[in-house]
Amino acid sequence: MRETAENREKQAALLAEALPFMQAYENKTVVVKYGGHAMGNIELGRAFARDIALLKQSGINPIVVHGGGPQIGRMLDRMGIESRFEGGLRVTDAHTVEIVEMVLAGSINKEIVALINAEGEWAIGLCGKDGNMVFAEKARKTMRDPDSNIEKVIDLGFVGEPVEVDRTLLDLLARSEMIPVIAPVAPGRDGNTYNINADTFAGAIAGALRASRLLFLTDVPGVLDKDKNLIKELSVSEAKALIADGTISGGMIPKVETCIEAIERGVEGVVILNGKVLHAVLLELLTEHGAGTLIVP
Ligand SMILES: Nc1ncnc2c1ncn2[C@@H]1O[C@H](COP(=O)(O)OP(=O)(O)O)[C@@H](O)[C@H]1O
Ligand SMILES: CC(=O)N[C@@H](CCC(=O)OP(=O)(O)O)C(=O)O
Repeated sequence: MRETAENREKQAALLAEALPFMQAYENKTVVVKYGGHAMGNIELGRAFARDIALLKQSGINPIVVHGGGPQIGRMLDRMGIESRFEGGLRVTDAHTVEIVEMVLAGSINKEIVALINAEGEWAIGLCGKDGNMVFAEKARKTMRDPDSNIEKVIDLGFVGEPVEVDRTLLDLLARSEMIPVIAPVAPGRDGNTYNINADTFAGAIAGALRASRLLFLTDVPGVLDKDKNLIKELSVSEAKALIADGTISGGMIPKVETCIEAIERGVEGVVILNGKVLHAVLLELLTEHGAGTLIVP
């Protein structure tokens, strides 16, 4: 929100409405997945950082997991490397994984840390490697060949899936002034570095911590029905049916599948919402009406 008299008034009204909700979340963990598409411009970035700072100041334990798919794509473009995706995942060779780590754990991670710190907080930038937080294994994906109907293994290179999450460092930070900002890159026990889809990574962190809320900030208002209307609440079985009938497609499939897994692992509530709306996090968590699609068991 820009610093005008009108906006200051709006912010004060928002805070007054937020107070009872803040008390309900006190000491609870909220994992926020900040997608690359939601990182629209500096104004949105500042509003996001302000929301995260406000959660911490309210006694809530926010953890940011970020993506950066479009930003990786732009860097690969500059280097003359073409981006290729299979089932929504970036095919990642040895050279690409170096660039992925550089962009995610380097520039994007530090940009978000700096934005939160500019709000007077102590953010700390991490990836799965730090504090032995996450270990990954090479992702084993299969795809049915439409002609032969045979299930084929697709080699995505250094794409990983989180298989171990050690919460020691995150528990330590939760008791401190620090706000963790985590890039979805993790080592394997085989010594390789793996590129992990940021939604999957956020789901694994939220699941390991039994978070109260997992928020996915993306570039659409939430899950949309066939007529492009927002679905406010979706049960696990309804979500599976929408994937099966093709209403949910593309990047929304791994996102919704991650939501389902997170709920099955004990995350209390998962929401997909539009990160391009100013103060989306506060509006979702701290107002009566909420925003986006809430996935429920
Ligand atoms: N039913 C649906 N409702 C909303 N979005 C959908 C749906 N089906 C497919 N999508 C697509 O999923 C995209 C969000 O996934 P993705 O691009 O991976 O997001 P992010 O990069 O923010 O993680 C939307 O921009 C939209 O194009
Ligand atoms: C394996 C894989 O696809 N990794 C993603 C990691 C970043 C990501 O997920 O970013 P968004 O949330 O902005 O899409 C990638 O390389 O693009």
